[in-house]
Amino acid sequence: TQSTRPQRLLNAVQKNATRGDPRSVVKAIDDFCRHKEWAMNVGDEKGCILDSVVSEINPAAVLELGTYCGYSTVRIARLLPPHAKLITLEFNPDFAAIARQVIAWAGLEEKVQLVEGASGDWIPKMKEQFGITTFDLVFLDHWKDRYLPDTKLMEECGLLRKGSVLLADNVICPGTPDYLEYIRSSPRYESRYFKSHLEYTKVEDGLEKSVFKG
Ligand SMILES: O=C(NCCCCCn1ccnc1)c1cc(-c2ccc(F)cc2)cc(O)c1O
Ligand SMILES: [Mg+2]
Repeated sequence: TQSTRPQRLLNAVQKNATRGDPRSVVKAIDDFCRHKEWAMNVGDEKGCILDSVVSEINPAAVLELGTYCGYSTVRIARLLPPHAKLITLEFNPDFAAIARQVIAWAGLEEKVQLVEGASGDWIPKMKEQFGITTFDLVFLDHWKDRYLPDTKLMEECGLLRKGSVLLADNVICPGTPDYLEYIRSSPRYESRYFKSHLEYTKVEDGLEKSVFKG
């Protein structure tokens, strides 16, 4: 049977990265995607911007929408202080199965809770299911037409506090025009665009960082 791209990515991690060494897992995925097969990880260039935002916030509670193979999950979790928690939501069970193994290879299972299902169903259940009050950081990297509805849902469910940070991938490519319009015109957010490139390419893309004002 044919392997899938996520399976080939996992094989590259298990072949080239050291168990328990998140940095080597990140490098193995970037090398695979740059030299073997492109894949839709946030990548090394935007990943450095992600790292700086995580390090600046030093979050205790993080929500990631869109796990894929777990690349950004590992990038974020490796920087979290002890006892901090990252909840990552993945709709696609095949992606989730690979991501669990990538996260395990990095030795970060303790910090990460991978939840399979639709963000629209799970966001309203975050408080009761995971004992979350509010998220310090949300990384949006799932279906691009879900960024706006899920942001409104997080507001309505009281999951954002004064100072919560939303960091959105792909606001240029593939693009999230309705989200950008909303977040940049809303008086409840202070937004800033970090210009970069689509992972492993020269195409423009970027991250939008937005701070909720309460
Ligand atoms: O679609 C993307 N991500 C969502 C994947 C499915 C999420 C499923 N899910 C998880 C939770 N709830 C739902 C994505 C796409 C591209 C891209 C860019 C150029 C191109 F030519 C082709 C593709 C680049 C990214 O960086 C991306 O993130
Ligand atoms: Mg992305």
